[in-house]
Amino acid sequence: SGMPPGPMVIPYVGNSLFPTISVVKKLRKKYGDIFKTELGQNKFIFLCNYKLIKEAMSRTELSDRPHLDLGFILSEGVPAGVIMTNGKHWQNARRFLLRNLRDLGMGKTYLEDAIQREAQLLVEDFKKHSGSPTLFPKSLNVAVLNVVWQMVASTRYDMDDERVLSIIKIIRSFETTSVLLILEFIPFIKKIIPDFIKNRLSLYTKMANLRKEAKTLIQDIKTAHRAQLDPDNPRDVIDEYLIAMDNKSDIAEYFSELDLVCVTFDLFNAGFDTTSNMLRWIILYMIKYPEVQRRVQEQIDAVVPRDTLPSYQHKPNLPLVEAMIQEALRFSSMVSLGVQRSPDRDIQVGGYLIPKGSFVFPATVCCHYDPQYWEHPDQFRLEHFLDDQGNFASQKEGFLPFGTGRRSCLGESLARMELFLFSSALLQNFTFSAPEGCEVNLEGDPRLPSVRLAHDQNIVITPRTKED
Ligand code: HEM
Repeated sequence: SGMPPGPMVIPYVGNSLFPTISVVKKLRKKYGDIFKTELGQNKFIFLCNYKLIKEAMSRTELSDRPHLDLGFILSEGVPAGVIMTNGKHWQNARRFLLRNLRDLGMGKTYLEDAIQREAQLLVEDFKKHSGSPTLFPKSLNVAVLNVVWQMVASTRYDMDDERVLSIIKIIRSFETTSVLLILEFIPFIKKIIPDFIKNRLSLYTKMANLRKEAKTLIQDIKTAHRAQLDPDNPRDVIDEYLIAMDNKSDIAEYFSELDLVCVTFDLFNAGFDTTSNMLRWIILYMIKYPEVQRRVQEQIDAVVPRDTLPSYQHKPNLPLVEAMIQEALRFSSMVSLGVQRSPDRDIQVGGYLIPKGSFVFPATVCCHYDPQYWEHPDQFRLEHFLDDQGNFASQKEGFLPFGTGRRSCLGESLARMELFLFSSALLQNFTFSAPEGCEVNLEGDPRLPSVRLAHDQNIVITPRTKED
């Protein structure tokens, strides 16, 4: 009683599968900005309005993530890492990472050189794919991976290094976990399905193999770091972690070799696919809206000499690039249903009871398309982020692509640096279009229904000449 409204519940089973974006949108129409569904005995609470999300997510009682065994797949159920841990364990990991990523240049100009080096190589590689229809070059992944990986492990890969493919495969295949969610949420189904069917589904075997692969990969890197560790000259996040652990500093209360594997994997997971996906969305939107592409390119040409890559020094004069990135973040609403939180006690939100342990979804996609905040929510318009004088207007109500509150995205400033430097370098050097007679596909990839990932598809990359 007192809980938000929602569809009727069948005891022990609930009333829904794991929510998809379209289901959430439909239920919002029926039940309003806050509603509840159930899966097994788990309560899912959806917040679909900017003010509700802002208010709820900034409350300390809502700082936890819900407990999910699948969230600790690498540590076999033991809480570890930063994304899914709670309490002191999470606080220490977050403080440690923020401090060290900032020291390593996150959000600062001296990281710019490293990102620009990757941008230069990205441009060179895109040239090789130009002319005829091509899938998104894999250098787009490699460039983004290299930025995070250099900070975490002082490693970078060549744009065509085949080993990167296996890293990408590992990260992507964790996405299959969504199939396992149903078994996790309704445990009695897990018990009654005979082993031979589970094996037939090969899900558990697949997960176990992937876990082994990911662990071996990161453990090898960790062992190499341990062997070369110079406590007076830490090179990266892994070195700093080992030093804090050896010195038994306060922040290292929960540090362990297993936790380091999970922290490293979390940074990979959160920091790589997100940013490379946003770059794919940006390319697709430029294809779909060629007049926007042209406007952005004209501004880049007016501000940046053609033989120089755009840098942060040019940023104040490139409001259209900034507005385009913001609008792509809004329009794609990539993390559409947010990353779930869970109250550590019963709380009231929007006049309703949210019971301890429930799964709270900040459905930011609803704010991003709310006509209360956006003049033309269904159109891709740079004006959503420009003021009347054409200046970039960054602070916007109704806009939460990186979440909000104590658990908001830890890598936002890194992601923003990458999006600016990579997308402006690409648009300075190339025009993107669809293969003749084709339209770009702007639907999200249906394999992951609660986030919106761009479909891989053929695009045409045309190098720009001085006259373009
Ligand atoms: C376009 C790129 C990105 C987007 C849209 C994005 C979005 C998000 C969102 C929505 C959350 C959940 C926030 C919440 O619960 O309120 C999150 C969490 C997180 N992000 Fe990002 N992110 C991006 C890039 C990155 C990068 C580059 C890194 C790392 C270097 C990163 C690291 C993290 C971590 C560690 C968390 C968990 C924070 C915590 O639980 O305390 N993200 N991100």
